[in-house]
Amino acid sequence: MADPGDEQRAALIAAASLFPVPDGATFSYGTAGFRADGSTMAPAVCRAGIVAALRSVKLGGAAVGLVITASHNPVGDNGVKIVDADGGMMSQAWEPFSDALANAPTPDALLQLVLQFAKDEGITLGGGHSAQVLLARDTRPTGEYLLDVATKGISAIVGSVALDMGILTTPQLHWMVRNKNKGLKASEADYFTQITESFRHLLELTPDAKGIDELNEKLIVDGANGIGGLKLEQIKPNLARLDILVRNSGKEGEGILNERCGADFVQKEKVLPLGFGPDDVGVRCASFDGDADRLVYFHVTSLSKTSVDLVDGDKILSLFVLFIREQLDIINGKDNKGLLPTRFGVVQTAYANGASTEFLNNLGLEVVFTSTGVKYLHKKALEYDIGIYFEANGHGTVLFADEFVSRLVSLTAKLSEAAGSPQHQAALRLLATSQLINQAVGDAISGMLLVEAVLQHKRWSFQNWCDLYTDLPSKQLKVKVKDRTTIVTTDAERKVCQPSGLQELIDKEVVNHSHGRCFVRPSGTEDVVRVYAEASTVEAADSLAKSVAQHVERILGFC
Ligand SMILES: CC(=O)N[C@H]1[C@@H](OP(=O)(O)O)O[C@H](CO)[C@@H](O)[C@@H]1O
Ligand SMILES: [Mg+2]
Repeated sequence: MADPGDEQRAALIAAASLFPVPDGATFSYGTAGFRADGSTMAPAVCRAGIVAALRSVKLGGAAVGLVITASHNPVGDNGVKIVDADGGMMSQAWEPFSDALANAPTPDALLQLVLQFAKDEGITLGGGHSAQVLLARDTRPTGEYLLDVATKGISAIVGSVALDMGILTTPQLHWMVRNKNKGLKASEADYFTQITESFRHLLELTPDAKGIDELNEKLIVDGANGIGGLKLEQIKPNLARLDILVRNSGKEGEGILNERCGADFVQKEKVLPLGFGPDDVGVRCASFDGDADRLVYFHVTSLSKTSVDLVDGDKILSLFVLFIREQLDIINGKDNKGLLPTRFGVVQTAYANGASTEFLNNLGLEVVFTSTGVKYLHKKALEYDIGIYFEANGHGTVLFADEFVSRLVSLTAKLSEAAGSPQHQAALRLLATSQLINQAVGDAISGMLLVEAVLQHKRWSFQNWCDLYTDLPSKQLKVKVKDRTTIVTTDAERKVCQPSGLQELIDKEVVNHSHGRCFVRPSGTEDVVRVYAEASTVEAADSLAKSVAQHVERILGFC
C-alpha cells in the first residue's frame, strides 16, 4: 500500500488517543448515525469526523456534511450523522467501516483500519488531495464540545478542511451540502430566500388568492424547544398570508428540548404538547422534532383536555399526493399521456397506517414499501420522476428528478406563450413545489410551508384534511430483550424470518383481530424490539400488540 507518510500516521494516532473508546462500548451506525448519552459520544464523534473526511477524499474533494444531533431523543443524548455529497445519508456501503472505526479499541487498531480501508477503496492519503466537511449542530448542551471533537477527527486526515456552518436544522445542512456540490448558492440566507420565495410564488398561483379567513391564516407551531422554532422565528416576517405563533420556540427558559413536546411526542403519545390547551381549540397546530426534520399537524379537540386529532406523515403525504396529481392531471390528462408523461411513485414503510395505504391504492397509485429509515425510502423515491416518501412519524419529502425538472422548465417556457392557461399554471406550481420542498432530506420548515400552500390552494380547513380517511387504531410497544439483533426480518420488515416460529405466532394473533396487522423489528436507534399493531378498535390494537410483545419477550428473553 502507498505509504501515507509519518505525518498522517501521527495525526490519526494523536486523534484516536485524545478520545479513547471505553471498554465494552459498542457503537453502531444505526438508522440515523451514532447516538448515545452526549457525555459518552466523543470517541464516536471523533471517528465519524475521520470517516467524513475520508468520504470527501474518496469523492474527489466534494463537500460532505457532519451534523451533531440526537433529533427527538432527550436533551442529554447526542449523536452524529454523516451527510453524503449528494445531500442524502452517507452511503450504506460505508457503515460497516464506520462501525469498525468507532469501536476500534486502540489508536493503533484505528490506524490499521484506516490504512486498510484506504487501500481497499483506492483512497490516497497523505495530504496530496483536498477534502472538506461542513459541520452543524443542534441546540443540545453537549453540541459545541462535540462539534470541536468532530473537527479534531476531520483534521486527523491531513489536508482536510472543516467548515463550521453553525447551529442549524439537520435539513438545512443536507441542503447546503447538496447545493454546494451542485455549484448552487448554499448559504443559510440562500436557503431562507429559496423557501420563502417559492412559498410566495405558490401562494400567488392559488386559484383564488382572496378571502382566506383569519382562522385559516393562523398556525401555532410547537418547536420542540429546539432549533426549528428559532429558525422559523427568523423567517416568519417574510411569510405572506400566514400568521404563525411559535411555542416551545427554543428560546432560553421556555422549556426543555423534546420534553413532553415535539413531533415524536405528539405522534407517539397522541396528546397535546406542553404549552397547548383549550384556548387553542379550532386552530391549526404543527409540531417539529428537535432537529426539525420531522413534521406532524394536530388539532386540540374540545372533548378532552389532552387528546389531539393527529395528522401524521401519512396524511401529509396523502395531501401532497393529491396536490401533485391534480397538477399532473391538468398537464397530462387522466391517462398521463399528455405534455409531461410522469412516473410518479409513492414510498411508505410498514409503520404507515393501513388506511393511508388503502386511500393511496384507491387513487390508483402503486405504493412501494421499504425498510424503516430515511436512507431506504429516499433511495427508492429517487427511482421516479417525482418520488414522494414519508414515514408515519413525519419525516419525508418529495423528490423531483433533475431530468424531469429540465423537462418541466422547457414545458413551462413553451406554455408561457399561453400564459395564465391552466396547464401553464399547473406547471409553474410543480416548479415552485420542487423549489420549496427540500430535495436532500425531509424538512419540517419547508414541508410545513408546502402544507400551508396546498391547504390554501384547495381552500381546505384542517378538518377537510383530517377527513381524507380515518386512521385505523394502532399501538406501538417497545420490548427490552437480551439481544434484539436475533430478530431478522424480510419483506420490508413486515415478516420475521428468525427466530423460527415467531412469525407463525404473530400470524395466529393477527387472525384473531378484525383488520389486524402486526409486525416486529429491532430498532435501529434504541436497544429495543418495536412491536406495531393495527386493528379495527383501540382495544383490539392494544391487545394484539400486547400479545405479540409477550411472545417476543418469551422467545428472546426479557431483560
Ligand atoms: C418507529 C419509528 O418511528 N422509528 C424511527 C426510529 O427508528 P428505529 O429504527 O425504529 O429506532 O428513528 C429513525 C431515525 O429518526 C426513524 O427514521 C424511524 O422512523
Ligand atoms: Mg429528527
